[in-house]
Amino acid sequence: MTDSDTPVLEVEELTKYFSAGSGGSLLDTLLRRSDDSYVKAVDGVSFELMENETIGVVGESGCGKSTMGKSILRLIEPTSGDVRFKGESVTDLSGRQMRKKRTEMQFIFQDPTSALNPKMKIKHLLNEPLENFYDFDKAELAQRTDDLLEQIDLPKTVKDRYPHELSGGQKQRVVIGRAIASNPDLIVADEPVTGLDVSVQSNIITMLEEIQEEFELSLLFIAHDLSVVRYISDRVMVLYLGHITELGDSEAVFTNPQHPYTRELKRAIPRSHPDDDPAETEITEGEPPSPLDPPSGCPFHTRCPAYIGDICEEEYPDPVELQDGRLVSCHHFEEGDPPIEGEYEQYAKTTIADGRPSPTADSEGDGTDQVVSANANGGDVDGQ
Ligand SMILES: Nc1ncnc2c1ncn2[C@@H]1O[C@H](COP(=O)(O)OP(=O)(O)OP(=O)(O)O)[C@@H](O)[C@H]1O
Repeated sequence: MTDSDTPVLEVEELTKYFSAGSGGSLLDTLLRRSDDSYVKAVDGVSFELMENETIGVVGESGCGKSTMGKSILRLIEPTSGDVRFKGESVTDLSGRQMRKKRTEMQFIFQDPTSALNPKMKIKHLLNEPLENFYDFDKAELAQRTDDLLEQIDLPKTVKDRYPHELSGGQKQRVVIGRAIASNPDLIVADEPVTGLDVSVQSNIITMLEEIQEEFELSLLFIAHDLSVVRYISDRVMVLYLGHITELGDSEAVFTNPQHPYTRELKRAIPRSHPDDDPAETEITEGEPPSPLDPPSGCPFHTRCPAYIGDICEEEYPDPVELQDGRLVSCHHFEEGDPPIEGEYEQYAKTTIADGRPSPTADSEGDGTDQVVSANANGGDVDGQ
């Protein structure tokens, strides 16, 4: 938790466009029309992350979360924009300077198996980040390994094991141990619990929370759905097609989401109780459009249950600061006319053919033609 007003990270108008032919999803490939088309994965993102603060980053698959995180650490080169870390721009640092800087700003990848060299023992994996940049002798390294194992709640007996001998949850703990080995000020964690069993997820989230407090570090925690980031985050950022649609206090965004997209994400949280209303568990209108051919104006207008009219298709909505300090990019707020709760609920229950409310739709229809689970990329269950 933070009460600091000193930013550790300042991100200004960050963009990352991938050129056509450089990969991406099947839909991106099909939509590629010429060599000068671009996948606009991150499209002008600005925010500050304070000392000792956690921001949860959420949004459906393909909305640019990973690309944003990797661009911040220059694991992929941003197309434009500026990133300042502790007041210093990292945009123009040389490769060597940036590698050194990454001891202070670490990245945790989603898949722990591919993040760990299978031929190295756990003790060497934990030592490696220290050996590269610090001058510890053998005894100091051994002590540091023991300390790290304690911090990541693993028994000392795993030291001489190899990654394949550990469960998915244990491997992710080692990945986190490697990230904190150099005492960083910032960690970008890209879906660190996706694909793990629910109970393992919550243990790892709790551990990350404890580490964040103990090390007083700042955390950008990327996840698919709001419920995962709810408790660990001070603030939540919602991304849609490379844009921030809502950014504000975590509890406020969760309990009272304001952007129509955030409301849809909340409705899409997988039900945790068999008596929950299934209608509250799915996003109603298929997948987001491809960032290779994003809609004009507000990128969410093609699916928006609170669509107003031409303005949504023609202009990108500037972020509006609400009374509680959160930022929302939606024409409703620009017009000083937030979507009314009841009206919104009515819209959201209609069957949506082209992404907008249909006057002829049966409001009781189940809409199964269009529904997709926001958890579609949830991955395998880890059997720790
Ligand atoms: N190397 C690449 N070349 C071309 N397009 C890419 C590349 N990497 C990502 N993309 C595209 O950029 C967009 C954003 O991808 P990104 O992985 O950042 O989204 P995400 O929100 O992290 O999704 P997920 O939750 O599935 O990881 C997608 O359309 C993706 O296909």
